[in-house]
Amino acid sequence: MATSTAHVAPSHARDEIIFSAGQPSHLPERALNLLSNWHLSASRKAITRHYTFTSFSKAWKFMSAVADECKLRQHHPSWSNLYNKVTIEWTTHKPEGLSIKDVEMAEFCDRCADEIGLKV
Ligand SMILES: C[C@H](O)[C@H](O)[C@H]1CNC2=NC(N)=NC(=O)C2=N1
Repeated sequence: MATSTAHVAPSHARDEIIFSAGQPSHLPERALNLLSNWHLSASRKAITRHYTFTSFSKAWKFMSAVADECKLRQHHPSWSNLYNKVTIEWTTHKPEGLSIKDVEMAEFCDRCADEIGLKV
């Protein structure tokens, strides 16, 4: 029928991630896997997660491990810490959007948090 294309989601569908230019083809699937723990920001260009540890010491250990990886990867989060809680946001500024580096860093954060141990 004439309106059949209306059923096809436009590339700016509300719930779609906006990726940085020139990303590998497997990135969307890998990024979607993160969305059980991470939230897509309102801009749809960033992912955010809150971690709650059992102490400030563990939160700081986590941030220190992530900071070392940031230095290696030359990729940096927007983040905040309050006592035992850490909030992290990953996005890429140039080219703007979510990139493989954001996804790799988010996966790294999840592995670190698992090793350190989150509050249950
Ligand atoms: C030159 C240097 O690699 C760039 O400025 C990096 C630094 N860290 C960065 N971090 C993040 N999250 N996004 C970027 O686009 C970015 N750019």
